[in-house]
Amino acid sequence: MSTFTEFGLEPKVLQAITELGFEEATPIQAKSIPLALEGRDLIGQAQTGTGKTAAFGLPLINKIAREEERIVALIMAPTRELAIQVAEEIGKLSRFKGIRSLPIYGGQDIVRQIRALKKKPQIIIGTPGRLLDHINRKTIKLDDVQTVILDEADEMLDMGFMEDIQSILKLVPEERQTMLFSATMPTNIQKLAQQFLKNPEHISVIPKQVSAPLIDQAYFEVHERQKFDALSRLLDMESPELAIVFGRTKRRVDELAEALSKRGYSADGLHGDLSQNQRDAVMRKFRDGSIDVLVATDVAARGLDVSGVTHVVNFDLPQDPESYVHRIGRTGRAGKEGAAYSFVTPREMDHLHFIERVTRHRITRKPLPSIAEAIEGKQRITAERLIELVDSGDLNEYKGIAIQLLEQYDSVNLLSAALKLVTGDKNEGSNIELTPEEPIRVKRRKPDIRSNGRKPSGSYGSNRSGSSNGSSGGGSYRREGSSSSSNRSGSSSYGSGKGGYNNSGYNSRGEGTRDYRASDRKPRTGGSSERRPSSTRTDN
Ligand SMILES: Nc1ncnc2c1ncn2[C@@H]1O[C@H](COP(=O)(O)OP(=O)(O)OP(=O)(O)O)[C@@H](O)[C@H]1O
Ligand SMILES: [Mg+2]
Repeated sequence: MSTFTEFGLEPKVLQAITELGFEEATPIQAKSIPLALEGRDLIGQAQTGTGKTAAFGLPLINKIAREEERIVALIMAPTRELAIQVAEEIGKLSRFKGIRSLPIYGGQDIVRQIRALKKKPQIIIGTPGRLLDHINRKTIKLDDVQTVILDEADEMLDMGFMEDIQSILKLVPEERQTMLFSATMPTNIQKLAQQFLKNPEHISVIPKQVSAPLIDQAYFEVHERQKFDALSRLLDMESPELAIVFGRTKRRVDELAEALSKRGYSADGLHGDLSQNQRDAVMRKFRDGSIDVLVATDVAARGLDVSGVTHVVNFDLPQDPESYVHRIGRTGRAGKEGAAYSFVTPREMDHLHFIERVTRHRITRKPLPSIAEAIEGKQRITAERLIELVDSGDLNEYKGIAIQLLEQYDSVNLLSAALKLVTGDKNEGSNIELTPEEPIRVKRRKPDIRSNGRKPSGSYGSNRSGSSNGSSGGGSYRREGSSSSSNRSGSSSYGSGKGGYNNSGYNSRGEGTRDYRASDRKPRTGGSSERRPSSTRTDN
């Protein structure tokens, strides 16, 4: 276990770390920070939610001089929401040092961005498309950049950003430090690494045991037409604090968000066809808890860190195992537990097994909750809320009417009626029909989970770390009761926390992986898919 004081970071950087309540460095931080401070190029792989952002953010902030007036660092991320979030985290980490950072992403008024650029930010965090736009307008100049970081590097390649990234990196001086980070490092990342990294150190923090992250993974075998009721029952039974439900297409997300709202859940949808204002509004509502369920395409699969997400539901299975890992990684972050449930139609069982093989983790089958269990769950949760309210004692305004009612009616009847009212009536059978999605048919890649013939336990590349630090998933790295924004409640009673995956297999994406991605680009059933070839991309 390393404390942050061991790294020789400046006092102002340490102050920010303390303020955030980080007590110990996570394994990826412990390994990356010293090397990054030495100026080495890095390829960093560690599980979702284990602090990769600070792993690259802290050494970066440490090395930038406060009085610097040029853009000296560039961070690229695949989605707008992630660019915003990384900018916020960098902002928090550099608060006392006073470094200026700016997110630059598509969908936001470019004039406003140009104005913000005049304030001379030292770090730009951007999505590739909009960055290129600024470069072409000469509103962003990369001549002085000394550090480049690609967050979710593999996803950017998958989304077809290779050319954009190449064009951008060609404009950055060769004398620079370059770092790639992701929880998954398929082989195609090597092409990028060979081209743009100099003698990189590969850091891979992958636990030996499959039990690392505290995500309870399960699946439910359901027919397509049963999925919506199944989701309602799960939400009723488990009453997530916050949940993310992934759908395959934008249409699916729209329909599902609407259907959930109709049934009385507090839900909203996120996908790439919404305006940036809509996207921002949805994320804000989700982060502050004014909606409980975020329904999203894979645009929300990578990197998003929202505290209080106790559940992830794959309403539709993802196309590939990497996506599965990232989607479920929206929960079980920073030492907390989480539950990840997947709906699998009978024709998709093969695909599920494929995901299991590549992720090297068995996903437990669970029976669907019955209506009776769902109702019971709902009632139990209502009763718990009622008791909390009684304990809080803040009920004086209601006592007069309560006394009056009790004089006229039987107390059991009265309380039952109140419970019924509060529980709400989200009856199944109300007319909800979703356009069916076709089952995923995978064009197989080899279920080879080894890394280019390297030994299965090995991690990517030269593997400096090996698995020595397998302790990652267990502990909480953050001080309880700290001033940080995390940990909304922790009251849920889901999952035993035994879940986990060993993502060492992701190093091994065989050739031809793109094949079924390609089918994703041409939606079969009219629902438009999120991922597109770069020529038609609007999402950046
Ligand atoms: N040393 C630490 N102690 C406690 N909490 C930490 C520490 N480092 C980071 N965190 C917190 O852990 C959460 C997850 O961090 P982060 O988003 O960087 O994970 P990640 O590894 O990038 O995950 P993903 O692969 O999903 O992008 C954040 O809320 C972050 O503030
Ligand atoms: Mg991240």
